[in-house]
Amino acid sequence: MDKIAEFQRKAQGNVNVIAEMIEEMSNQEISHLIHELWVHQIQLESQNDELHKQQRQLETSRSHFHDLYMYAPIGCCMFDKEGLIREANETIAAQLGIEREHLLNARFAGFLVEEDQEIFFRHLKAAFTTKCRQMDFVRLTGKRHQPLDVRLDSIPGINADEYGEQCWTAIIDISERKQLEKLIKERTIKLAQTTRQLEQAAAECKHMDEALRISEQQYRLLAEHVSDGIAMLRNGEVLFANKTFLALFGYADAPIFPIALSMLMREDARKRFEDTLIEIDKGLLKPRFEMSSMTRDGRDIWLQGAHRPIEWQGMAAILLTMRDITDTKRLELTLEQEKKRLQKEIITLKSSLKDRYKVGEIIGKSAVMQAMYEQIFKAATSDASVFIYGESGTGKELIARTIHKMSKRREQRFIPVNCGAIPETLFESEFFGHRKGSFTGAFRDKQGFFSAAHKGTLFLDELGELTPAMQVKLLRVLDDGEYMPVGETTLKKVDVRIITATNRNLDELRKRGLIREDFFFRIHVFTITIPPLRDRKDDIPLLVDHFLHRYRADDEPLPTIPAYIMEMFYTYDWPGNVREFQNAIQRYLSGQPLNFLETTQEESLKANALSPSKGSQDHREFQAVMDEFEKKLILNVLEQQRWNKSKTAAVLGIPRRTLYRKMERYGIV
Ligand SMILES: Nc1ncnc2c1ncn2[C@@H]1O[C@H](COP(=O)(O)OP(=O)(O)OP(=O)(O)O)[C@@H](O)[C@H]1O
Repeated sequence: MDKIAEFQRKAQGNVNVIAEMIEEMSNQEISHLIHELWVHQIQLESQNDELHKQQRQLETSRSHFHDLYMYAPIGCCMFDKEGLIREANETIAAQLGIEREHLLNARFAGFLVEEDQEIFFRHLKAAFTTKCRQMDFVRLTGKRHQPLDVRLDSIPGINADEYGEQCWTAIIDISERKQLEKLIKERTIKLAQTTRQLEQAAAECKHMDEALRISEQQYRLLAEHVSDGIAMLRNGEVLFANKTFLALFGYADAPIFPIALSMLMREDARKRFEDTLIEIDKGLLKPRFEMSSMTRDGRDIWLQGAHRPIEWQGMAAILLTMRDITDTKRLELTLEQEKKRLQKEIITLKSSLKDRYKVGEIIGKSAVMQAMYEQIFKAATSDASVFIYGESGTGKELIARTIHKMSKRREQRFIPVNCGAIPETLFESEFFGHRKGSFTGAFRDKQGFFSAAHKGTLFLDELGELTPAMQVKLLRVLDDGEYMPVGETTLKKVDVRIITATNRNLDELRKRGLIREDFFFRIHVFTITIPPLRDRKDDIPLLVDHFLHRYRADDEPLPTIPAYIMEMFYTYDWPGNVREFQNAIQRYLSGQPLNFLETTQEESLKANALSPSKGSQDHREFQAVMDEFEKKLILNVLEQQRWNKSKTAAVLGIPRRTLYRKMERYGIV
């Protein structure tokens, strides 16, 4: 082996030496050497193959690295000291948008935006002088003049080549990062702005919160310290109530709202309160009202309230303010009682006065009239139903009016109704009113007597003329204080005082079943009986004086009545009572004969009624002539019959109700 190695060495140095050596060798040694050489050749060939393989691998690797370099995602350039591009990969060429070949030996600064060229030169100089890695940011002019942000990352070359010293620079596209940075910057600015706005809003909120808190405190203070009770209610629930409101009902502690009314009020007070709320809901209660109630410990109280619809949290509610007026109310009641007492006292005093010759428009100073005045005063101080009995013409309506004028209802209306003139079929319409169209002939809404007399007095004259069916209907209203107008569906409440009158014997009618017992007792609470004129003839001078004053002509002195006529006044019976007396004075003053003593019924009919006045013969309409004729006839017969309407109706041959209607139509009173 040593020999072979030596041979090899010597063979490599000098082939001649080898040949000499071969000559000195034996055949065996030569064949051995040939074998050895052959083996060695094989070894060499094998080494050669290995070297080829390694070369190929190196080639492949170089190609990979070349591709990697060429197409790496980072641009790569090699610069010389002047800034010329000595090497460049495809990526930077693509970034700049030109062929790679055109890049080689070009000035890199020419691909930079003008302002950044200086940065590049400084960067390169620093890399070459410091021999350290350098990093800077510049902008490439980029494709289609779209500047591209890049980072230059340079490592100066250790060895110089044909171009002198060199510097390898990675050119990294940071445009996305820049954009991101820009975006982040913008976002940061926006965020900062939003943060500022939020801070501002938060500060405002805090401020508002503070203002709200103060305002809430103020309202709470106001609500708690105001002398009125305040509550907010909805559907029977108290949404809020201040201390004063709770205290009104005897509660000291504020509960947790909302709370049911039942929790705040005792059973009986709650019922009243709920009724009040229902009335408010229906719009029946005035904005200001008064109501009685009860505290938790059962003390009766009076409350004055005011209500207003409001909207709370998007829903309707009632705002209620209430104050305790128990003391004022008690005072009022005491005053009212005192007033009544004084009124009674006045009336008692008045009634104790002798020689009363006049009460209101009622004339008379006789003892019977004095007794009647007593009754009138009593009736005036009460609100009970009054029944007046008196013959025709004694002044029933006059007395009813006087009672009304002296009563507490004097400010309200007095509605006189002649029951005899109302046909049964129209009873309900007349008394209760009707709605337009509720029956044939109901052309418009009509107010009934009850509605007209609401809070005032309804005077029902000729009460005996009401049929039992009519009495039932009236009784229902008098008992319930409610009625239903014709054509309506809801009941109407009414508050009237009833004064009734008749010249017929009502007790007699009751016994005959023409007046219902219940109706009779309902209206017969307070009775006044008017004496006929024949029973109080000592009132005649007063009446003469009264009517002479009333009917004399304005510019004439007061006439006197001759003694003989006065004598006749005293002797005559006056079946038509004061009305007849009043007519007699009127006739006397107008120069007509006082024929009430002499003229017989037949003469009168002939003289007056049956012969219409000449004037009426003219060119007037037939109906007008007939009406005048009828009026005169009725008046004459009434006079003849001393205003006794039953007798008059009998003489004329017509029913009493018809006579009443005709009298009303012609204005005969
Ligand atoms: N005492 C009196 N003093 C003054 N005038 C009187 C008196 N009584 C009646 N009169 C007058 O007599 C007339 C008839 O009175 P009134 O209509 O009140 O009577 P009446 O009883 O209601 O009659 P009738 O029964 O017919 O309905 C009226 O003008 C009234 O003013």
